[in-house]
Amino acid sequence: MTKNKAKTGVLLVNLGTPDSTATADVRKYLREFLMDRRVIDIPFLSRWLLVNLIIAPFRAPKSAQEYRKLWTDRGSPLLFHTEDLKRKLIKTLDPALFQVEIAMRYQSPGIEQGLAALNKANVKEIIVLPLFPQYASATNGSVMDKVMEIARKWQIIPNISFISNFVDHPLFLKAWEELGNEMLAGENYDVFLFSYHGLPERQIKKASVDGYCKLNDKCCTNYTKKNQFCYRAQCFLTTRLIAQQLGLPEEKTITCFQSRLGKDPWIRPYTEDLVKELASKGVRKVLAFSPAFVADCLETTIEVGEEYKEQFLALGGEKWDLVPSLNSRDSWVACVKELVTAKTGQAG
Ligand SMILES: C=CC1=C(C)c2cc3[nH]c(cc4nc(cc5[nH]c(cc1n2)c(C)c5CCC(=O)O)C(CCC(=O)O)=C4C)c(C)c3C=C
Ligand SMILES: [Fe+2]
Ligand SMILES: [Fe+2]
Repeated sequence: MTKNKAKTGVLLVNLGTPDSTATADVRKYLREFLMDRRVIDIPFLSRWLLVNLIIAPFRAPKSAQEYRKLWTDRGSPLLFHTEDLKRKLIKTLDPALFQVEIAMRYQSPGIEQGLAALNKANVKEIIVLPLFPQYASATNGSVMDKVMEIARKWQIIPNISFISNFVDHPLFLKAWEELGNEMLAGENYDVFLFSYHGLPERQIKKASVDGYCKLNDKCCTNYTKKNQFCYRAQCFLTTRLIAQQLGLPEEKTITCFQSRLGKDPWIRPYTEDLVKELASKGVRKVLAFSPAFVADCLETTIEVGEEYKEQFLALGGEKWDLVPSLNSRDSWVACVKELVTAKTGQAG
């Protein structure tokens, strides 16, 4: 066997971001994203009408303005942090054994492109790591679906394996511990708010084994074999594990969900409600964590770091700090390396 044939292909996939902050590019991105049947899980015609006639035209100009606040000289943070992660990961792996590519589920670089590069290199297997710590059909499930849709057209399909989620991986928790401790040094906070991306309640119910999930605190705050793929349960688990790792008092730690889209009920409690509730209860200093995201993006930097902060301060709060994402810090690179090498059995 040649060295090339023995290589393992690694595909790191994040959500995606517009090509630029032009309204037309944001509209194109929103259309592709929201036309995914795992994201807006309603019949095709209803989804098409909703996305193309309502959400994309009305939301694109507003979202484009938000993206302009987020954009940097290097473009979208979500994309350049993923590129940095790839570059640093490659440095830790044996180039004779691994080829690493990145892809975005929506827009560019696409999953087709990443898989084509691995296919061309004739890799013996492909390990796909969706960069979402908690499993949801709308994110990790969608990445898996797309990879299989592409690979099923190939003549030779190598072994393909997926990392479904990694909320309880010791190195993921260690990376958050390191990051959290940097923020906590010399600071005092009244509340530690863990804000996760929301999901429609309908999608949680659809993923509930034997109708187990009742969307209350009793079921989702217990992590069992039955609800091991419940996004809401995985979010509560993430909060518990990071809080334990950092020694945060349980009574000061809150889990909540942001970024609701549309009128359907999404998983609760909503972050926007908590911002008001905390201010009205006299809470003054909040440290916000966003551990559903591994790279800074619109949902963290702008929504949590700016919009909720402004609201909290306007309601009498004194301090609102956001813990940045893992981005490409060394402890996170070490976690990704471990996730990948454990799957293949190849030593790094
Ligand atoms: C943490 C993982 C994510 C889940 C779960 C998720 C579900 C989900 N999202 C939408 C709608 C939108 N999300 C948007 C941005 C966005 N979402 C995630 C991650 C998850 N989404 C990220 C990382 C980002 C930021 C991307 C970036 O470029 O920085 C947006 C676009 C932004 C906006 O217009 O506000 C929308 C819309 C739905 C409907 C959904 C589940 C059903
Ligand atoms: Fe989203
Ligand atoms: Fe539940």
